[in-house]
Amino acid sequence: MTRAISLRNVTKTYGRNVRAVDRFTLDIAPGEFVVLLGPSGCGKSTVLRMIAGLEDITEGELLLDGERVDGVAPGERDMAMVFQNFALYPRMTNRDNISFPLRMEKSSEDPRPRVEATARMLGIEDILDRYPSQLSGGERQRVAMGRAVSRRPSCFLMDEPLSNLDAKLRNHLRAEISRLTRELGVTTVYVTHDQAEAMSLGDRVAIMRGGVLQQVSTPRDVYAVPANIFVATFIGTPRINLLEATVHAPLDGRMSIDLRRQRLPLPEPLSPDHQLLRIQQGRRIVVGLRSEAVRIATPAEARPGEVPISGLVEHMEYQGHEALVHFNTGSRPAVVADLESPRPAPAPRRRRRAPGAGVLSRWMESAGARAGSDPAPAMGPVVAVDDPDPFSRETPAPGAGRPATGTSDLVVRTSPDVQLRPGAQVPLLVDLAHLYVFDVEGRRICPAPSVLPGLDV
Ligand SMILES: Nc1ncnc2c1ncn2[C@@H]1O[C@H](COP(=O)(O)OP(=O)(O)OP(=O)(O)O)[C@@H](O)[C@H]1O
Repeated sequence: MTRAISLRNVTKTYGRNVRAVDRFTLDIAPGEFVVLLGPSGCGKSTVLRMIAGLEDITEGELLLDGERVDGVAPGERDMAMVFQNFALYPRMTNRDNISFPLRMEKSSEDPRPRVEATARMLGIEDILDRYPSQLSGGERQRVAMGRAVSRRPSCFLMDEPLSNLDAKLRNHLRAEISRLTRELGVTTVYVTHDQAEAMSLGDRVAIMRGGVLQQVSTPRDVYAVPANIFVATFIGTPRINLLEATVHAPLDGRMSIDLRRQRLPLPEPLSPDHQLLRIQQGRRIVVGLRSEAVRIATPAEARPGEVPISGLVEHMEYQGHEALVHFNTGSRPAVVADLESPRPAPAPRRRRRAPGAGVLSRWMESAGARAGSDPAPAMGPVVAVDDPDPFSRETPAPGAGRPATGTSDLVVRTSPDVQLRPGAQVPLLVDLAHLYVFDVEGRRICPAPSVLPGLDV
């Protein structure tokens, strides 16, 4: 059996001030693999622990197969948890560790065939009679998974199960977890702060920040259509390039995006997404360009939709299969705070509507309340630019965002054979089909969200 899990407006507060999870809404289908992803302290484990029944819910509802489970004890929820610290009984053999939950069930069934079958599934038949202290980290985590699997639970809850392992083993076990959960067809909720792990494992990825769900979508969609600048920056390696910009929209000329020293002329006729940028004229925006949106080539080589700029080579990072070139294009990079740093969830604050505020600000407020319903992003201060000015909402934490390396503002992928010397001026082509634009609140405005202000009534 596998089960549906629904969280409806679930909030968890600790004491008076810590709002670890804020109005979290998510429906997980039977057999689905959902990854909770976000920086340390964003509330992922708290959500998992509430599903397990290890933590009370302060407000909201949790339903398993459509039934509220507020008063149901953890042991009666038929869920198996796997933690990062393996949690095996040291005085029991691995065989006994795996069969322990079966023996606790006190069923008349002989546990041995199930233990053997589980061990075969995980490739640990030959270590069953050893003790946990005689195993490597990866073997211990396999035994811990064996203990979870042998019970044949209706749901797996995994809290960073691979984070104590080295990179090679992590990749190997990641593939095994994927195979195993698909084979068993059991609903799985998996917590991690590693975006590569989330993207490779999840049917859907739920990204959290400061207790608030930012977006829940397939791995493809969170990468290609991030709801806001936080998601765009958290997902993808190397990080998306974020440049401060303004829209230049003369009545009698071509519309362009001004990147301080250089301009990106928008191709005509304007696409519907680019037309909508006209209303941003005079406001400051942030342009997002993933490294694959820019290539090193001359204007003569431009394909339709590509526009030329140039960049000064700052330095190159050789990565084996590719090289990353750090350019200075004369733009001002923008960074997003709280990408890695722990951040206690703030106490709830009501945003006061300014007198005469229009439909846009009303939509911004209501979008905050609809944070769980994709594609509406959660609101809150998202953007912090590298100089203190009215655009900057908070001071970026040291190390937040892409590290400031000299004056580079744009990272471009290229073939490892390309040799560029620092200081060289290099022609670049920007593919405007891959242009992202975010407003000062960090919401994606290009490509335009499917729900537009004032049009969703
Ligand atoms: N028992 C508690 N009392 C007070 N605050 C708590 C308690 N448990 C968690 N918190 C706070 O709630 C917030 C969310 O914690 P949680 O463990 O869910 O984060 P997380 O995203 O899983 O982080 P990590 O990846 O570091 O494990 C954090 O700010 C944390 O300090």
